[in-house]
Amino acid sequence: MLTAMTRLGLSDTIAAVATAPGSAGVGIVRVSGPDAHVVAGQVFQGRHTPAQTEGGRFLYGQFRSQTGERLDDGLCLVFRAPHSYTGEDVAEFQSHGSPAVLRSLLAATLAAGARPARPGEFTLRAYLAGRMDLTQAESVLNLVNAQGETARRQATLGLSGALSQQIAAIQHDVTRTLSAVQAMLDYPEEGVPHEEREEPLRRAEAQLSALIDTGRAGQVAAQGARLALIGAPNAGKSSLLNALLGYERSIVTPVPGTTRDYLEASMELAGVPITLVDTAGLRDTLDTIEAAGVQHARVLAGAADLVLRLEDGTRPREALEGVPETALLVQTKADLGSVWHDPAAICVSALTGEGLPELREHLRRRLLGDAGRQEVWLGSERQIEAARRALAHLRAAHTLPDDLAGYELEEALYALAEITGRDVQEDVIDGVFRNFCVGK
Ligand SMILES: Nc1nc2c(c(=O)[nH]1)N(C=O)[C@@H](CNc1ccc(C(=O)N[C@@H](CCC(=O)O)C(=O)O)cc1)CN2
Ligand SMILES: Nc1nc2c(ncn2[C@@H]2O[C@H](COP(=O)(O)OP(=O)(O)OP(=O)(O)O)[C@@H](O)[C@H]2O)c(=O)[nH]1
Ligand SMILES: [Mg+2]
Repeated sequence: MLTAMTRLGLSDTIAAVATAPGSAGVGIVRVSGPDAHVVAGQVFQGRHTPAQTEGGRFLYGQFRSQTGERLDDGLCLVFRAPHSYTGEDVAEFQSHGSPAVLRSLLAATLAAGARPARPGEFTLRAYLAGRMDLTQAESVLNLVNAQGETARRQATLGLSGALSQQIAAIQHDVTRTLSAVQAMLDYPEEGVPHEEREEPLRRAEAQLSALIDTGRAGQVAAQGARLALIGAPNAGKSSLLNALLGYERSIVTPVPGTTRDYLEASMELAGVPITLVDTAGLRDTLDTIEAAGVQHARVLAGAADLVLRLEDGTRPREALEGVPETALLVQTKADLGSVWHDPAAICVSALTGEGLPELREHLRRRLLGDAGRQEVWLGSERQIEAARRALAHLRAAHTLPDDLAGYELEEALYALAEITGRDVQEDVIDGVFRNFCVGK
């Protein structure tokens, strides 16, 4: 039978390029495992060898291939177990950041006895060494992939262990409830006060439910959102797109039908990466090119995460076909006054900028909901699913007699433990680290 250690290859020394593909000022090859310093010593030549160097030091020298050819000059950082990212002996080569140099450095390192790291294997080792739990490992992944400020902030918070602490507080309340329930069963004559069971259970339910509500915001922050501007010709779509962007991306003229093809532009709103989509004004037209643009606009409205329905405040309202019910109504050209009023409309002027802060605030709420009230958010589909399961068990416990409630509380504790994942099944761990890139 294979031991977990050989199957996971923990006795192997692994190596990978840790920096992004492409040219950069500096590039890094990371080596981790029991032979990291010996392997590094075969590639790196300086005044001292990595194996003789204390942890936390760096050496300057030359990198050489197996045949002795000089590949580059650079730094070798030395970390000694357990004081490294993985908790193992680690050596890091910091070279000039050229793809060709990094390829040759990695090849030399593999020739010296390391094997290529699998995706996420450095972080997997950190997890197995007890240096982080699963929420922290998932935060590493989210941090590496973070495009916007909100996703970055949440990932940094998760990496610090804030989500684990929140889960621990919920686990504490569930455990207290479970003890009270068990005391009732063991010593029915003593009678545990009702509040002793009720209060922590209610608190755990409320906290877990609030945490689950942050899951969607977390996904929006990570994945970003597409925001389509839809409306009749001349409604002011291109003007509003330019005003939100802060520069003239789209052509604006007084001629209705100016925008014919759609156009996309990137920006950040509430710390979320947003793709703004400007579209052709919706109308029946005999112009073949414009008609194709109008058709596109309807498809884009259907595919967007959020639609702004723009209507000119200076003209009587007209029916618009193909705009989703959920679209946010925006009355445009507020600086010119308005001939119609709708309490649901957000009134803006692209010309003066009035109403734009209100519009941004509405968009923030649509994108992130109430999640801003919670300090930490859930950080993956896996966490959301386990939290939902835990909550369902807590709710069931609430309605059941003590002997059956105990079972539900235990199940809730298992589901919560899965989120932070100290003693979880292998398939859960595989599921987490499968999503990583090589080198992390
Ligand atoms: N060059 C480089 N930069 C990097 C990383 C890396 O591996 N290499 N990281 C990786 O992805 C991140 C930082 N993560 C790290 C976490 C812990 C340790 C570490 O050696 N910890 C020791 C020593 C602490 C100390 O000296 O105070 C420890 O915790 O015992 C290193 C990197 C981001 N920047
Ligand atoms: N005063 C004023 N004029 C505006 C405002 N927004 C747009 N306009 C004017 O309205 C006209 C049409 O604006 P666009 O932004 O091109 O309208 P559009 O919805 O993109 O039009 P199409 O591309 O033809 O569908 C232009 O003359 C703009 O200058 C506004 O907030 N105030
Ligand atoms: Mg336009």
